[in-house]
Formats: sequence, structure tokens, C-alpha cells
Amino acid sequence: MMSSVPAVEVKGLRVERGGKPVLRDISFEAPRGSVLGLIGPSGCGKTTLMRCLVGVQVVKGGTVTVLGEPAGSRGLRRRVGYSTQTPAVYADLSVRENLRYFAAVLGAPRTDVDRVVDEVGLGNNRDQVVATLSGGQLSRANLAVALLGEPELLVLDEPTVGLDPVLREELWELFRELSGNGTTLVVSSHVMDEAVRTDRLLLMRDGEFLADGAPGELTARTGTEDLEAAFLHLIHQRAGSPA
Ligand SMILES: Nc1ncnc2c1ncn2[C@@H]1O[C@H](COP(=O)(O)OP(=O)(O)OP(=O)(O)O)[C@@H](O)[C@H]1O
Repeated sequence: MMSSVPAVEVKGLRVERGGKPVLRDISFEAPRGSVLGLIGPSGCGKTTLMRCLVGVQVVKGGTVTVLGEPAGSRGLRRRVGYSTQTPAVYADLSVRENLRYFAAVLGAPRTDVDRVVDEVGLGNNRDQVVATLSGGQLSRANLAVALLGEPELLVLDEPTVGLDPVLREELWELFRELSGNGTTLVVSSHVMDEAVRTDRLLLMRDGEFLADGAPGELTARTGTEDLEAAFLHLIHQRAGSPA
């Protein structure tokens, strides 16, 4: 039976980096099995928020609860998958060797290796040394590591950067399939056309949420035709509102 505890529960989160506020009083919840999009311009705090979810960021205030436990708890190690923008895979090992290594570290079954290679569409590159992969193949190898062990929550920092539209489409189909099986995904992007594929969007700017809702709700609420226009509308609205 699926737990009723939200996959993610963030309350009053505040983070400072380099002495400056980077996240200012952020609160939200992600129900299990949802695909949550974290969208906003470069430097708005997306990576910092994701670091909080996986428990590697020092926080100034607030709480971050993941699958019912404080973020970063030991018990969450195998239940949460994280892929960073900087690839974690070793350049001098093949795709398969990397995944075997990470499967052993994570305690994931060895049979997972071929499954995740196929899921990210690297079936023809499984024995290729990572140093020789293209940029898009490299980011998919990195994503494959996060899929090992079938984590309940996947935190993916810009997983589709540098991919062509066909591959992006395929990856989004995979994300939808994973969420259909009950996995919760938090996916960051600064590309608005990806935002429409999420169940719920958190539009971020300067460490705050401009809006939080389903893509259709956000366009309806702002009376705009697409999410790009909705985002601009919200920025102008915020700029025009009294402090
Ligand atoms: N180690 C650090 N020390 C000081 N400031 C930092 C550090 N890391 C990030 N920052 C600052 O924190 C803010 C948020 O950065 P963050 O990486 O979370 O943004 P982002 O939205 O993920 O950006 P991008 O889309 O470019 O990855 C930025 O202003 C950044 O300069």
C-alpha cells in the first residue's frame, strides 16, 4: 500500500551561501508519485533546494522531511536517487563498469545495471568508456546512476540539458513511466517547454517561489497562453506589488 506521508515536505526553509540569502522561507509538499518541476533562471536557487532535499546543504532555518524522515537521514540513502549537473561517473571506466561499481556502493542488485542502461537509452554504448561519450550520452550515464536501486524519490538537476528534442521526449516518457509506478520526481529545468510535462510547477526566482501549481492552473490564473508568458506575468506582478 502506498504511504500517505508526502514524498517531500519543506517548511520555512532558509539557506545562506557565501553570506547571502539563497533560499528565503520556502515551503511546499510533493505527494507520492508526482512529477514536480523546479523552474527558474540560472542562479535562482534550484540546485541549492535540491541539495537540501538530499541532505547535503547546511540550512539556516526550517525543516526538510523526505519520505517521512529528516533529509539526509541514513535510512534514506537507498530510497533517494540524486543526479547532479556535474557528472559523477568515472571517465576511465565503461558505462557498465561505472554502473556495476555504483550498484555495489549503493547495495543495488547487479541486475539493475542492464535495466538502467536500457532505460536511459544507452544500450548501444554500455561497453563504451565514459571519456568517449558525447555530452548527451554522458548526462544519460549520470542519470542511470540515480536510477539504480529503484529509489522512491528521484532528484534530478537539469537531466535533459544538452539533449536533442527526441532524447528529451524519451526521457520525459521515462519520468512519466516512473511516476506511474509510484516514484516521485523532482526535476529542475530552465526550459519552459519541459515545464508543461510536470504535474506541478514551482516557479522560482531569487530564492523564492513566484508561484506553485499545475501548469494549466498557472496559465489560467495569469490569463496567459503559455508558461513562459505566465512566468513573465508573475515577475511583472511581483515587481509592481508593494513590498
Ligand atoms: N558555494 C557557494 N558559495 C557562495 N554562493 C554560492 C555557492 N553556490 C551557489 N551560490 C550562489 O547561490 C545562488 C543559487 O545558486 P544555485 O546553484 O542554487 O542556482 P541554480 O538556480 O541551480 O542555478 P543554475 O540553473 O545556473 O544551476 C547563486 O547566486 C549562486 O551564485
